[in-house]
Amino acid sequence: MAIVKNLSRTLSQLLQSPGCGCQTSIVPVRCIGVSPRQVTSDASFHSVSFSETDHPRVLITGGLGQLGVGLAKLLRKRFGKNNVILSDIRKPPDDVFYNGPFIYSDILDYKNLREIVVNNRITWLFHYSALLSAVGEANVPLARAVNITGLHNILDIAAEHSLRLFVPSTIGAFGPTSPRNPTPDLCIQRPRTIYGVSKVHAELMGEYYHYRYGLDFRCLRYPGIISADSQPGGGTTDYAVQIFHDAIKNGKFQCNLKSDTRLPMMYIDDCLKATLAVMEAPAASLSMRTYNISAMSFSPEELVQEVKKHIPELQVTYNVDAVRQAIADSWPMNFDDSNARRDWGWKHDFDLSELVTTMFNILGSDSRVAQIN
Ligand SMILES: NC(=O)c1ccc[n+]([C@@H]2O[C@H](COP(=O)([O-])OP(=O)(O)OC[C@H]3O[C@@H](n4cnc5c(N)ncnc54)[C@H](O)[C@@H]3O)[C@@H](O)[C@H]2O)c1
Ligand SMILES: C[C@@H](O)[C@H](N)C(=O)O
Repeated sequence: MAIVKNLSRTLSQLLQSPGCGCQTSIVPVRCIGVSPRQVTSDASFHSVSFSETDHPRVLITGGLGQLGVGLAKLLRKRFGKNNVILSDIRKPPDDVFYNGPFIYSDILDYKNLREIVVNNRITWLFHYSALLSAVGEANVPLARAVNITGLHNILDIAAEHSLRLFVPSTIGAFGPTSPRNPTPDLCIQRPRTIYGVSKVHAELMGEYYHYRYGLDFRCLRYPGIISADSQPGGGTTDYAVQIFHDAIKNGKFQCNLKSDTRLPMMYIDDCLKATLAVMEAPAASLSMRTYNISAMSFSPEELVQEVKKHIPELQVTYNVDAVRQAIADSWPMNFDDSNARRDWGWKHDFDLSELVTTMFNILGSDSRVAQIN
């Protein structure tokens, strides 16, 4: 009876303690092929992490998607080419393969992940592997495996090896019962996609590992991200990238969302800038571990008007995809990111008109004119 009382006292002290992330002494560690067990954190495998003056050694999972290559480029500028390893289960194109370290890594293979982290002395991990909202609905078992089981592998390895861990969340982590205009950091989160459910799970598990095991977990909820030189991987916000390619290629665009569907969006440079900033922020400045970030919010018709300033002859039709429309209708229209702005100085650079101008500058005005003529 005394043991039970002591145990429950310890547990309640643990649950009430403030979130400095350093008050507990156990980390979850797995034996390969066996379920997780607990060991003390002073076990000898616990290698010493980098000192503040060294560069971090970075691993990016799912790095060949829309965002990973750009992130690697930014981090390599900051920390040196060889300190940033891109990984994925896909074959890298030549320009990626010859521009810095690339390694095969399936996040569902726990042992392989652990080997990579150990052999490369990884200290920071950016976990980008995921199935996005639309492809997730098309293959729920795979989305559940990659987005949830894969995350569990990442969390355990990060905790075991004292990594600083970044996991992106999304506007998709909210649902129809969340306040939508604006959506604050803390409110009801009842998403209705497997993608959204897996991202709420990631936010909660990451925060739990932070408070329970001291894991340095950091998470940003990204809006829909728009980029010129990388293609989106099957999300609801993909139309906002496709419009530029179709406008340039043939002066026509068919939109799969209704013209007045308003969603938060962001240019990729702002997204990657925020990601590095939150990872470099002193722990003491983070009053939370999961933040909304915001830059702009627009509907297809507003984007079309802005694109038409560059291509007045653009013809737009609407052919609504029921799955994507239902998802978009349940997501935030505007994001409240005041906590990120206050805590670690988040500030976006690109509004809608700068975004559109930049996209056309990168995609090339010459090819646009040539194609339309
Ligand atoms: N792009 C956006 O608009 C956006 C918005 C919000 C959040 N996010 C989040 O940012 C992260 C990166 O997004 P993205 O747009 O680059 O995604 P993406 O779909 O373009 O790329 C995801 C990558 O994960 C890889 N992957 C799939 N299964 C894997 C596995 N078993 N092991 C290892 N890798 C695997 C894929 O090969 C792919 O290259 C994701 O977590 C996503 O949820 C993206
Ligand atoms: C918003 C985001 O998470 C992704 N671009 C999607 O639409 O699924």
